[in-house]
Amino acid sequence: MELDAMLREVKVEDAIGLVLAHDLTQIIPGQFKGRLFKKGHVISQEDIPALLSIGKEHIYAMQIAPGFLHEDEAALRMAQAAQGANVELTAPHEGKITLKSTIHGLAKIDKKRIDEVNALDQVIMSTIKTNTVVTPGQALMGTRVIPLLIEEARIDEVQRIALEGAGEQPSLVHVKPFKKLRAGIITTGSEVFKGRIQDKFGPIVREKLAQLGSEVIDQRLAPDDSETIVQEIRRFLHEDHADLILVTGGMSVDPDDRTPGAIKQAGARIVSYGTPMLPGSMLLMGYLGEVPIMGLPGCVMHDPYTSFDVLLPRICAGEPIVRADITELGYGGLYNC
Ligand SMILES: Nc1nc2c(c(=O)[nH]1)N[C@H]1C(S)=C(S)[C@@H](COP(=O)(O)OP(=O)(O)OC[C@H]3O[C@@H](n4cnc5c(N)ncnc54)[C@H](O)[C@@H]3O)O[C@H]1N2
Ligand code: MOO
Repeated sequence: MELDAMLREVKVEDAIGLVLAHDLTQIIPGQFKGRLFKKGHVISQEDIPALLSIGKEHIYAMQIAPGFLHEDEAALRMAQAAQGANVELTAPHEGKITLKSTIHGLAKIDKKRIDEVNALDQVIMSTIKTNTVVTPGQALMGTRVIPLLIEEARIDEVQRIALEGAGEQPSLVHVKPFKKLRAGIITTGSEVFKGRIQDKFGPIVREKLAQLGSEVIDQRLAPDDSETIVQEIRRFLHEDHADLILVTGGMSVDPDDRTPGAIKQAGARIVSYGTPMLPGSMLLMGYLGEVPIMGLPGCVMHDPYTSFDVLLPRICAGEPIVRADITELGYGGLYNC
């Protein structure tokens, strides 16, 4: 049905619950001239005196034909269909609803299903990128329909997509809280060990962990000697029961770069040595049993955003890192080189 066919002239007293088809302007000479009610407003009992006071005894209302929804109602249904754990909704404003995080955590956005929704005509879900670190109140998604009234069947379709695979896969938008990990840092490099230069890795890595709600249980120095690095890895693993082990420095190709070899020698399963992201290409990601272990290259000290900053929030949210997570860092992963 065309929108015009849904226009109806009604007495204001009979207009409660109907949708205003046009803006209504109020003019109080010398004081105010502007919009009193906006097109699309749903008229309520309290609006009647104001309408009468501006001389409106009749208005054009849009009658919502069976099978159609007002934009606010449509947005609400879409927002509720997308809403997952730790997500709250704003009230509709000009037909749009925003989904916001209620916690500090890792935003999880299901790109595949969001793309399916956006492939439907005249409904939109606009999101931030998945795996973004968010704070309470931060917007995750804005959703609305394009026309003022929309066929309900379209919104049913959105709800169907959102429910697809429900049970196995979580909602279109949810936020994972961070776990409080106890991390051990091993800082390699004879120049630091022997006190020739002052360590710059420790404060930076501590700060990044603190930002995500985790803590450093200890930072231990090791010279460029594989045996010592392996011993320190084992000490954090077996004596301190660290949840995460970070080995800094010695990640490239010089003869004194012992870190990747020592991590392997300690028995780690290597997910990847090397990531297709610049900076952060020399990073190593591995696991000792369930415990993640990373080799952090020099750039983590001086580049504010490296592959470490992409992977650490996911590790802190308790997600295992697999080979595909590393592979996909390449596309869009050139920041600085
Ligand atoms: N021939 C190649 N050289 C380099 C490559 C490469 O592929 N081939 N990659 C470059 C990239 S990318 C990076 S990142 C760095 C990786 O460096 P390393 O992790 O091996 O770091 P180091 O060689 O141990 O140290 C580099 C630099 O930083 C100083 N350093 C190390 N640890 C500390 C610390 N805890 N506090 C302060 N300063 C530290 C160290 O003294 C060196 O000056 O390699 C590139 N080179
Ligand atoms: O690994 Mo380097 O970490 O790309 O700057």
